Amino acid sequence: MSACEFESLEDCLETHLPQAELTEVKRILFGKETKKLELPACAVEAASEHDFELKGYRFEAAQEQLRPPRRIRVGLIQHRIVLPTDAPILDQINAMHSRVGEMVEVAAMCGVNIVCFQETWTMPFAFCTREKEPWTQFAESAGEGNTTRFCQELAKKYNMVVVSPILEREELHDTLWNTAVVISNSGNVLGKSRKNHIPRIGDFNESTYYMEGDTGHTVFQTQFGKIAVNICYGRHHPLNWFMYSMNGAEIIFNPSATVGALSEPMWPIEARNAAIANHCFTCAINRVGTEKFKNEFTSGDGKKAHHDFGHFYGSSYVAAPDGSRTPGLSRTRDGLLVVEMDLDLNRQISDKWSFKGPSWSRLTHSPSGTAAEWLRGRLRPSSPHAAEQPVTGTEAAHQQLRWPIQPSEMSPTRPLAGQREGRCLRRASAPPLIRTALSGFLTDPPLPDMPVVFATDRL
Ligand SMILES: NC(=O)NCCC(=O)O
Repeated sequence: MSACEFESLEDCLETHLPQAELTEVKRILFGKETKKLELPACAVEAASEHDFELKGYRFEAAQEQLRPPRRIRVGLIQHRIVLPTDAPILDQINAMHSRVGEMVEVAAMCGVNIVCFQETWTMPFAFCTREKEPWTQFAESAGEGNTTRFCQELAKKYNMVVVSPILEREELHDTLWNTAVVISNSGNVLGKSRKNHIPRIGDFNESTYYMEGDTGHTVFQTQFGKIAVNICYGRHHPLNWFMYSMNGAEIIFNPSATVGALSEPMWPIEARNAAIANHCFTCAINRVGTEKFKNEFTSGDGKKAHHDFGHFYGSSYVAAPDGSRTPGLSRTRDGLLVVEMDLDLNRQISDKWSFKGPSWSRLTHSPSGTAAEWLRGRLRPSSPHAAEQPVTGTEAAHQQLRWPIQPSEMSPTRPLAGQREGRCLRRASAPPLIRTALSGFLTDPPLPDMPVVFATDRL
């Protein structure tokens, strides 16, 4: 059996292990069992009619006395490209719109509140080729492109937040970015999050096309919770997840495009570990299938010229802060994973294990007297941004570092088209210690003034 025919690890275990052993293996491999979510018959029928996998699970939290449950549903969509890579570009985009449109309709039947698509979902993952043409023609404006308009319609029609990762063309300077556009359930563009770690590994020749994103660690306040998007390669960097979580993210999406030979053993671990370490939910989404390109390409790694990347193995899943995770979607088929989660679980697990609190308080109450010293010692000794910022006691530190960012501290941003409200705290105006921390974590050498955005829509 070839790697692209192997359906899924979970199916294999279910088929071959006796029940008693299976229960133990699942407990150890996947954590506390995620219950199956009852999905409406019409959704099951529609998924079968449109030939995609539909799975539903739910994570539970304890009932609290002072806070109501915050149960919401997320939908993760993975799919293969619809038309061959040499079909006319507009046909390819339109075919992908219509495929994903039918999957979102099923997500709506399942009561999904926030849906996220895979990385650069409207196009083949052509960055292996290093050819600029015709692939750069897939790039669109984040605020006003056809794909954003299409997603705005879906968002309004189904009252659903849509996370739409695309190849972005910033029209003013014709700069390309790998960007997730976040659209509120009202249909407004809430903002965007640009991929901040760009791979040049194997055939992932993405640095030929775009630079590291400049949107900081953006967190979006939606009606259904605070969300962030850590695009693909960003998942290998623990501090990246940490910063999204420090900015208040309750759910971090990880839209990806990755292949078996390169990353499959890491896939089930990384997003799950991030959920554990940061007391939040994480959602890992990968495309499926093998995409063939007309011209052969090489990647300077001694391999013979070839026409494809290898197999994109799907296996999208959701992980919870208590270390449990859903089974993955198929390695070979298009699929929709619907997951109900109670966001109260984040705080419950944080109170129990307290991984994050100590990291933050170490940052603010450094025994050596300054956070900068702490950062120097632990992170990037040479960061020029690690200027001394004395912390003169707990109270002063708290005053200086109120966190998360309060609405009163935000300043209005230039709104994107269709965006009703947006606010951000510019790094330059952030308390110095936060600036220091962010510089230390983000870049070395540091990027120029980078917005740390906390975008919000009407609640
Ligand atoms: N799309 C992307 O960043 N892929 C890089 C390979 C990986 O992260 O597994």
